[in-house]
This record gives sequence, C-alpha cells and structure tokens, in this order.
Amino acid sequence: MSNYFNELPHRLKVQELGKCDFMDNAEFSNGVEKLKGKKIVIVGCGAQGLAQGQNMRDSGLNVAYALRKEAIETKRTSFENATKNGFEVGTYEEMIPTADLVSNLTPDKQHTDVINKVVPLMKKGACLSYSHGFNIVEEGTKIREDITVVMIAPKSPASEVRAEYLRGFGVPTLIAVHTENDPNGDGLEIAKAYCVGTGGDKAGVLHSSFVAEVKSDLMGEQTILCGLLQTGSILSFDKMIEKGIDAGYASKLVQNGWEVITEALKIGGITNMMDRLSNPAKIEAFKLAEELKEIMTPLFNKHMDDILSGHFSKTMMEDWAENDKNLLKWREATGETNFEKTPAGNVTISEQDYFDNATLMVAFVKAGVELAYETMTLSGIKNESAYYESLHETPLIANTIARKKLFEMNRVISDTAEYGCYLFDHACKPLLADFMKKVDTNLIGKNFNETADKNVDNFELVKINAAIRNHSIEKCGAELRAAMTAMKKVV
Ligand SMILES: NC(=O)C1=CN([C@@H]2O[C@H](COP(=O)(O)OP(=O)(O)OC[C@H]3O[C@@H](n4cnc5c(N)ncnc54)[C@H](OP(=O)(O)O)[C@@H]3O)[C@@H](O)[C@H]2O)C=CC1
Ligand SMILES: CC[C@](O)(C(C)=O)C(=O)O
Ligand SMILES: [Mg+2]
Ligand SMILES: [Mg+2]
Repeated sequence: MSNYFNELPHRLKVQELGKCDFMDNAEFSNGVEKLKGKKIVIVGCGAQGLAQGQNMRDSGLNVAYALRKEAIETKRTSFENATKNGFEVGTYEEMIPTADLVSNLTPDKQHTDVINKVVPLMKKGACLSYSHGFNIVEEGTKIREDITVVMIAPKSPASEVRAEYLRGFGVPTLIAVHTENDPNGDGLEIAKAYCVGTGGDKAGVLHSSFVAEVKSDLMGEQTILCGLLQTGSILSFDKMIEKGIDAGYASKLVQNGWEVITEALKIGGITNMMDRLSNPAKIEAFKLAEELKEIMTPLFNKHMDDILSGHFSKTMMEDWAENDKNLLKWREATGETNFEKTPAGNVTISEQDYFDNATLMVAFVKAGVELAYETMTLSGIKNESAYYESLHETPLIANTIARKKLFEMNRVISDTAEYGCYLFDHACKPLLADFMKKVDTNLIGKNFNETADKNVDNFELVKINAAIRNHSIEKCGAELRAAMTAMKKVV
C-alpha cells in the first residue's frame, strides 16, 4: 500500500485539498431517514465509538457493536462501555455479515488490521464509514469495489460529541464520500443521515474530501488544538512557580483558564476574546501574540509541510511498528510535569480574573489559532475547514483540560492526535525559551491592570482593533457562527 495523496496527480491533489462546501440546513431535511431501520454496527466502543453510538441511538437509529472476541471474553472497557449502556454486542462473525453500515471507530493504528478482518465479512453493497481518513489517505488502503466508503468526521473530542448533543447542539462535522467507492451513488445521502444522527448538522457540516479532512485534522490537532495548549499550560504554570505564585492557584488558573478564555472565543471569535481584556492588556496581548507568531511560524510551517508530504505519517507509522515507543515515553513524561502533578487549589477565581490574570494565555490562544488558520489556508485548505480545525475546536479541547488537565485531553483525543501533540510540544518549548525569560507575573498570575502602565495610545488602539477584526478568520467565523443558532453556553 502506498500513500494515496502522494500518488495523485498535482491537479487532483489541489482539487481534493480544496474540497469544502458548507452545507445548507435544507440539505438535511430528510433527517436520519436514509438509515432508519438499517443495521448499523460500530467496530470498537472507545471514545468516538460510544459517543457516536449513543447519539445515533437517541436519534432513533438501530446501533450495535462488533468487538474482538478477547474484548468480550475478558470484559474489557469496550465491552463494559457497550453493555452497561444497553447495546447489543457480538463478535465480528456474529455482527458484520448482516450489517448495512459498518462504522470503523478503532484507533487509526489498527485500521489496516481491522479492515482486513472486517471487510471480507461485509455483505455485498454494504457501507463502510470512518471518522478520520488516515487509513485511506496515508496508508492507501483499497476497499472492495461493491462497498460504499464514507467519512463522518466530528471536529471535536469524543466527550464533547456526546456533551454537545445532550445540550441540544452538536459539533461541526466534515462528511465525504471516497471517490473510488460510491457504487450506488448514494454515499452522500448515507453520510448526511449519519451526521444528523450524531447531531453534527446543528453545528455546521462541510461536504469535504478524505484528503482535506486528513490534512487539516492532523494540522489542527498537532498545533493549536493540543500541541500549543499543552506547551502553553506547562510554560505558564512553570513561570508562575518560578516567580513565587501559590502552586494551587497557578494550577487552577491554567487548568480552568483555557476553558473560560476560549468560551469567549467560541461565542464571539478572537475579537470578543480580546475585548474581554482592558485596553492596556489588549494592546499587550496583541504584541505578545505577534511575537509568538513570528517565533512559531517556522514550526507551524514544518508541521504542515510534513503532513502534506507524508513525512509525518511515515514517522508515526514507524513508531507504531516499534510498539508506540515514542508515544508511550512522551505520555509518561507528560504525566510527570509539575503542572500535571499539582492539584488545583481551593481558591476562588472569578470569570473576569481568568482574563485579567492570564494575559499570556490569551496571547497564546490568539497566536495559535491565527497561525494554524493562516498556515492551513496558505496551503490550499479552505477557510471554513481551517476555522473548524482551529478556532471552533479549541474550546472543545479546553473543556477536557478543565476536567483533568493534560491527562484528560490526551486520554480523550485519538492516539494519532496525542502523538502529534507531543511532537509539537517537544519542539515548541525550546523555541519559546528566550521569549519566556521576559515573561513576569504581570502577564501570568497577577492582574495586569494592577501592575502595568494604564496609559493607552488611542491611535495604536484603533490600529490594533482593526487588525484583530479584519483578520480573515474573523470574517469567516462570523458567517459560520451565524448558522450555529443552537449553540449553548458551557461556562
Ligand atoms: N478520539 C477522538 O476524539 C477522535 C477520534 N477520531 C477518530 O475516530 C477513530 C477512533 O478513535 P478513538 O475513539 O480515539 O479510538 P479509541 O482509542 O478510543 O478506541 C478504542 C476502541 O478500539 C478497539 N480496538 C483497539 N484495537 C483494536 C483492534 N486491533 N481491533 C479491533 N478493535 C480494536 C478497542 O477495543 P478493545 O477493547 O478490543 O481493545 C476500543 O473499543 C479514529 O479513526 C480517530 O482518528 C476522530 C475525531 C476525534
Ligand atoms: C483534536 C484531535 C482530534 O482530531 C479531534 C478530537 O478532533 C482527534 O484525533 O482526537
Ligand atoms: Mg479532529
Ligand atoms: Mg484527529
């Protein structure tokens, strides 16, 4: 098998990467009808498996699980997840031959093995779905011609796929049909019905391609979504400890800070997040973000280039072949950081304090979101896709950190995202060493407004406000958020 994207002629690479049509609500007027009464079998009951299965069942669909024999016999977590939630469970041999739709929700690393076992058992003309196109795009897996291959990729960690559905909203979703596997021409109808079943249609759906989903998903998770939130957490916490701020306070400020700060981002974009700061703090955060962007641009470019060339997937697959040597080493090291080991103190931090006492964290978010968006769009990924993979998803990841720090984030996201996150974090921390030397408690730990010069140059402020508001991500975001009429408050 070879990398599918790399084998495409340049013309098709550009076409596939740029595929992104924002779908109108009216296109979902048939709801889940196309899948009503069909047998949907999810392979794997982990993070996405359980969340998507619960949502689809609550949407009136018939969902069951196929698990490995050993998982059933030894009552592994996947078995417990499915049975305790009242789902029918069986082995591949028992469940797959009668399934109309088989949804592969096992970790990307396992896809080749799972596909080799599952596809021969699938009935003629059935449908196979994925939530991430790595197996098709990076590994070049070819699926039997009679099978329809679709993708329904929630732009969110699994915990939030369920939580947003229960709030009556959903998470933005990319749907796609693999061009080489649409024998009956109804792949898109199946993907749309699946997406309504998981609640994705309420938050916005992009009709995309396997290629565009994979390249944008990898870039978002490695840089702003997980990588920079991890780096920013560790650096912010360590700086406060170095400067004598109470450890319990510092731990709580960082752990909950991302969630509070990015809630403002989710509702009103970077403009609203920056407007939550006083004018002097906003000017400072703007300048810090500009500096951060300059320092991190080469790293963001490297991640994008490595993702596009296939270098990233090749090296990650080498780690798979070594039984996840790097992943496991990095996972352990993250668990040993002082931030991870220091419990949040029993202190009150008001919602506004999270902005006033964490100017640096606001600057990290602004820099990371804009840079991820800029790097993706400059590489041919469409604005809407880049927006979901940067601005919209950052709050959803921040919600996981608020629950149980980086451990929870890395537990909930896919192993692929976790691997890319560590890769970025290990390269980014040394890059920011000189920058961090200049940071003091006025930027992280104490109220900026009580420690800094309060004078504001009005000309400078007007220029800064215009630069924030006129960024392309703000224009794209305003349009996409206007369609998110059912969005709910989290904080
Ligand atoms: N995590 C997330 O939030 C997101 C994930 N995705 C994508 O969704 C897919 C699923 O990811 P995620 O939910 O994180 O996966 P998990 O790591 O949570 O999946 C674990 C499940 O896969 C099963 N499994 C593991 N290895 C095998 C194998 N060799 N054969 C069969 N079953 C196996 C496990 O069962 P067992 O008990 O048998 O080990 C378990 O049920 C991936 O493609 C990922 O990229 C997309 C968006 C977000
Ligand atoms: C952010 C990581 C992700 O792509 C996701 C939750 O969307 C993943 O692979 O887990
Ligand atoms: Mg993703
Ligand atoms: Mg991912």
